[in-house]
Amino acid sequence: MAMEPPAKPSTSLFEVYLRLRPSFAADPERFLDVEQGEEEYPKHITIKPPASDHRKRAVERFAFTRVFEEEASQLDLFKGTGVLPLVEGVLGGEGREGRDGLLATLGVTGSGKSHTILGSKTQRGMTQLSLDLIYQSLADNLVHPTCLTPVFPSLAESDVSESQLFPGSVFLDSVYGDAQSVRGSCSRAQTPMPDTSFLSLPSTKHRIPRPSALPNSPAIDDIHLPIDRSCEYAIVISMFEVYNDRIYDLLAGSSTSGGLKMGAQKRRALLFKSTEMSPDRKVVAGLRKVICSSLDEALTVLETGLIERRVAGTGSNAVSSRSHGFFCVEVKKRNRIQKGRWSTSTLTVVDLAGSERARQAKTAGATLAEAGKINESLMYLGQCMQMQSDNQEGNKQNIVPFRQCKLTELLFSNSFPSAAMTAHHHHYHLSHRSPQKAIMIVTADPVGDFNATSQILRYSALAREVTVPRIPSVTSTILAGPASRHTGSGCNTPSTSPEDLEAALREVATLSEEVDILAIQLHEERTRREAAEASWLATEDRMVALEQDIRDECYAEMEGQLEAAQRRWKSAWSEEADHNDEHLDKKIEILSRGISVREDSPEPNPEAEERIRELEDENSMLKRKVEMLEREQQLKSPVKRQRVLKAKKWSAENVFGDSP
Ligand SMILES: Nc1ncnc2c1ncn2[C@@H]1O[C@H](COP(=O)(O)OP(=O)(O)OP(=O)(O)O)[C@@H](O)[C@H]1O
Repeated sequence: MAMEPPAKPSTSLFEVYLRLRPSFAADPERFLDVEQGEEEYPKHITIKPPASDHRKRAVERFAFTRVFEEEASQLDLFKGTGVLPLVEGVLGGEGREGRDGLLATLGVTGSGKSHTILGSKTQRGMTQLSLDLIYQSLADNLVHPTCLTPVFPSLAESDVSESQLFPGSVFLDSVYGDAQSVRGSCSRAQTPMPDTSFLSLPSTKHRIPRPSALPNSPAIDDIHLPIDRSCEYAIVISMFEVYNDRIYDLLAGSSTSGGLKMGAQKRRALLFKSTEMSPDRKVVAGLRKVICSSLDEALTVLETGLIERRVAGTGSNAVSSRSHGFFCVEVKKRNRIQKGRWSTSTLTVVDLAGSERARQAKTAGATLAEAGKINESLMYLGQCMQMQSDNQEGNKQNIVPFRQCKLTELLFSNSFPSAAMTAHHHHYHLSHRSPQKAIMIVTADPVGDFNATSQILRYSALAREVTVPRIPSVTSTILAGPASRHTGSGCNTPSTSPEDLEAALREVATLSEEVDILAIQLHEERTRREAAEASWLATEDRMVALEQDIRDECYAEMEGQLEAAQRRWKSAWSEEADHNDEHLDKKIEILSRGISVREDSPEPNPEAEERIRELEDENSMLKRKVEMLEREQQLKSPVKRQRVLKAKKWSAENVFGDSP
């Protein structure tokens, strides 16, 4: 089929397309008009503030790669937005390396992002159509599910992102249980026995999405892309979301494990980093990836991730699209005969969070932090895109500041040429990867929220012009004055020449234009300030949470240390007590041993006995002396004698220990 090549801007991060959403309101006030130029399809739009807004009068004009009006179908978008060359690049034609591709949608909530990228109940979106196109084009060159077992180890080895790889049938059996497993038209792959822990995947109670119940319109049977016939291909799918600037796997099945119902905090955030196998490029490390052998399998995996995203969103705040969703299709190919190493190129489809949530969510805590994060990441995205349009307008080539947040890093870190080093069996060699090709579809509701829509258009458009419409009531009427005088009306101001008046009016018109432009700039600055404030509040919230975490951690650590010290002290104390007991025991033992020795063997001591006898003799001699003296005393004075007798008796008792 003949492909219509879309117009390409010179150097850009994105080709930017605009899609307008049909309105079903009875009498809507429209603020956006499409300019019908000479070209094959429209590229310019103008927006006018609603009549009720008296502050702003300027008309803004925006340029896009192409504008799709309300009646454009999903197929028109698919064929007209450059998705086909994007997918063709990813598949890599005869003898060519594949090239990474990125397709993203951006717009105010309700403007039709999800409708465009993921479709509706009756219509397929760009994602399903791209998948269909990939499987249809690869057909027999795709590794058949029955041949997956021998191929599995080499596929796992080709992955540089520390991921866990699962064959599709194994993944779906684990998530939905054996009985429900999707088979569709494909025969069941023999379950390979790779060295992975897929058996540990949590099993869920969700009903498996039936590919047969999903829409299959529009059909694209007539489109086939060229592929490298000498190669065999395998498709590996992964999905993740960026929520509050953190990356979460959407195929990890955590929504059913109970954690998500209480909020998204329980999920494990993944890192965007360079790995051992990918030292030069950052990748989302540790994702679950699924080898999908058929379109049905791929669609079922996609639905599984979308359910997870919905459940996570609902769990945290009862609304969808609070995260930026990433759907990655890795196309792996290698020579059919020589086999060798698989090369990989990736198609990434991104459904960005709705932008005006941040303005509406004027609540506190988690919601505010979340709104601040959405706002902040979209603001950084806006800065990157603004830089692209400045660069394109011939200004100095500025460096795009994409490292400011996860979203822009994920979107743009592959957008610039690099002489990349790739690892192969620990030998590194230079490979010149082409920068990714990227398409942004901006969706807008021409009768929706003027402020939110104009803000998105301002930073996403490839070019922008501001004009101020002449005000007929003042400018043209007066300017028409001198002309009408020439035609003979005869009316003139006597003191002012017509040239002066004309110059003055022109001056007034220029000044009023400048005022209008300044008003717009002021409005933009105000919006930026609001975004910065929201992000500041969100950061403050995070700091408080972080501080609390650190306090808790310190407290827990201190308690632990205290307990450990107490335990150490107690054990030292009881050791000391044991030691003392032991020492005492030993002393007592020695003592009692001494006593028993004394008791057992009383040795006769003749010297001591002799001395005792001498002392006893001396004692009785002294007693006699005392009695004699007493008698003498009694004869001298009876009173005195009495007193002396008493005193003698007392001292004799004390000296000899017994009474006379
Ligand atoms: N081009 C279209 N044709 C018909 N219906 C559309 C179109 N675009 C959007 N709609 C309808 O408008 C509604 C909102 O669209 P959608 O859910 O795609 O918005 P969104 O931008 O993804 O919003 P959110 O950010 O909340 O996810 C849906 O009911 C969708 O079917």
